[in-house]
Amino acid sequence: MAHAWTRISYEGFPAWCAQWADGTSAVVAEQGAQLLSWKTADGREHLYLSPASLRDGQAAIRGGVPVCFPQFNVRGPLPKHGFARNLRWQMLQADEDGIVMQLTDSAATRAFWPHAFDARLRITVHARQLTIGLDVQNTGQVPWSMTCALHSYLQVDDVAQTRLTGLQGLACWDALADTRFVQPPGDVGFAATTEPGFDRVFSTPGAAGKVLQLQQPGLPAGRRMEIVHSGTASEIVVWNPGVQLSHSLADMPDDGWRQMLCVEAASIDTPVQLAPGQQWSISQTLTLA
Ligand SMILES: O=P(O)(O)OC[C@H]1O[C@H](O)[C@H](O)[C@@H](O)[C@@H]1O
Repeated sequence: MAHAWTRISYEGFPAWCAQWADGTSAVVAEQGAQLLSWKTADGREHLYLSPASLRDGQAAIRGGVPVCFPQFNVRGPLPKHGFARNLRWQMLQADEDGIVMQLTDSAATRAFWPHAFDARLRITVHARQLTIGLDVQNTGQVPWSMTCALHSYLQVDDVAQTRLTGLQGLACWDALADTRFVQPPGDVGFAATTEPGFDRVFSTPGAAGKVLQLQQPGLPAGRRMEIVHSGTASEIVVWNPGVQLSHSLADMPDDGWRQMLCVEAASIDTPVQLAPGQQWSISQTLTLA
């Protein structure tokens, strides 16, 4: 049973926070409905949040789980990663299972994008497992399209020691080298991530959900994370800025790249088309093995 969700200031961010009897806790910022912290009963934090992140209530928060909507990256005319991460979401429901946050169209969203929508982010928390689900509905009279991502910053002790399994055989676009290839067998390591970083989009065609494993071999057993994306996530984006970009990002410490790896459930290569009234969902579930 969770203590009631309470509105707090978490490291300077207005946020909703809950702690469960076993010690599990979660913190969700009002801005962007951005999950900022998820701690399991052992006290371990599983999300990276940059201590240098801006806290002005508008600039993107560097860390946690930003919701990129209705545009991913700079693949369109909107601000980078859309506007959802810059705006305040309403708390719709909060109980012992989790919390639901809502963003609907307003003058602020229509300034960028003329469409009517209802976006709900549902964060469900269990012992050692958390699910983030984004439901988007077209509440207008005309069809529209979007791209989106759940841009999770997973906290790692040292990215150079971290390995990701489950990507083999997937078509991959390396955004830094602008090359395309099929990911070879074996897991992916990030020891070479120091430079120039790592920024790849993996295609996951088909309806089955994709299962990845994040491993930190230097850590005791039981620190393995399973990452499952819903079948609607047609891409997985894996990103780490590396040394140079980390230095140039004003909202990240110089060595911030070492403690994080973004593994993102995304739907970006083919925009999602929604007819009036139509709804679409994407989710990511993180489980501590
Ligand atoms: O700095 P941001 O706007 O938050 O974007 C951070 C990163 O997001 C994604 O992972 C993209 O693949 C990267 O190319 C981008 O640099």
